[in-house]
Amino acid sequence: MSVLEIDHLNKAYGSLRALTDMTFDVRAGEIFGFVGSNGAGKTTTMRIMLGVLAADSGEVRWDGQVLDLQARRRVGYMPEERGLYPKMKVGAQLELLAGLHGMSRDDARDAVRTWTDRLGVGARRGDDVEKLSLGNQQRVQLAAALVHEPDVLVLDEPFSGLDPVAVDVMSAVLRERADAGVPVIFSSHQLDLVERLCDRVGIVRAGRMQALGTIDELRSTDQERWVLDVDADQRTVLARLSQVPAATVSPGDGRTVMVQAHPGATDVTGAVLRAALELGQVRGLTPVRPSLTDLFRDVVSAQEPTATEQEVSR
Ligand SMILES: Nc1ncnc2c1ncn2[C@@H]1O[C@H](COP(=O)(O)OP(=O)(O)OP(=O)(O)O)[C@@H](O)[C@H]1O
Repeated sequence: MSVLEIDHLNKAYGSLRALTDMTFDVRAGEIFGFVGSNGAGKTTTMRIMLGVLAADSGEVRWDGQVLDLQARRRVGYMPEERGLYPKMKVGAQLELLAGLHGMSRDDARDAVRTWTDRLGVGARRGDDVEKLSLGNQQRVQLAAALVHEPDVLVLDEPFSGLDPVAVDVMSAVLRERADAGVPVIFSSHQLDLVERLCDRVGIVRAGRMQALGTIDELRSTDQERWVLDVDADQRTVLARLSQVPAATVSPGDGRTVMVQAHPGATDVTGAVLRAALELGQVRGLTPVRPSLTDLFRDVVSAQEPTATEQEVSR
């Protein structure tokens, strides 16, 4: 089966190590969500995948072959910096791009009509790009990535700035392309969307892949979590529970408190329960599975990279 392999990519910008052994794959028919905080290395990875940027070492392979210039024509790419000519008409620009990817004039015209209609900007084909709102320009940018019927889709933050209807249209298009056997990778900070849409997710921190798997796999961590409901003031509960060793507490909904055991810690439940009972009647201590946002916070926010961690050793 076709697979896009990102194999031990390393990249430094001067003394900043932007990528360290970045490794993962995107399989035919799946949507892969690429997430990480600002500056984690997602755009750098995607630019290297497209050959817009050279890696210091490592490879990108498609079907087992190093992705060369020819193969890259079969990739649909939506760059973060967007790349449309503001003073050119939407339709003419998309036809030009389709032609650059090897499509005949007639095929290009048909494909442009199909995709602009599908993405809700059919009525704007005759307008200069700069006359469109940012969200509509983004729809056109997605059409540019799709118009040549690519074998692979690489999209850098395709959902940012879209209204909910456009998000639904874009989501449906990505699912449809994946179902047609196209590997789809996109970066996003909208984790609820990633959780809903993606078959697998990679969480990047400081240029390294930190967690990789299906949402289910990632959620089955060894770090237990509970919602604690005690008949007491939330602030009092937080203050008391924060003294329990090997537990991290945070506010939940209403008067509840979220409790998370540190990795490998034992009998945290017992200690939490004892502390809670000192404060009032315990109405519940319910185990919960983490959301992607919880996992992201664990992996990324809880441990911001230090300057030395991302410095190239000399
Ligand atoms: N051309 C460049 N020159 C120097 N440093 C760069 C360059 N491009 C990116 N960087 C640095 O490399 C690191 C990775 O940046 P990158 O844009 O890949 O992150 P990102 O995960 O896409 O972030 P965001 O979510 O903010 O778009 C950052 O520290 C960034 O400042």
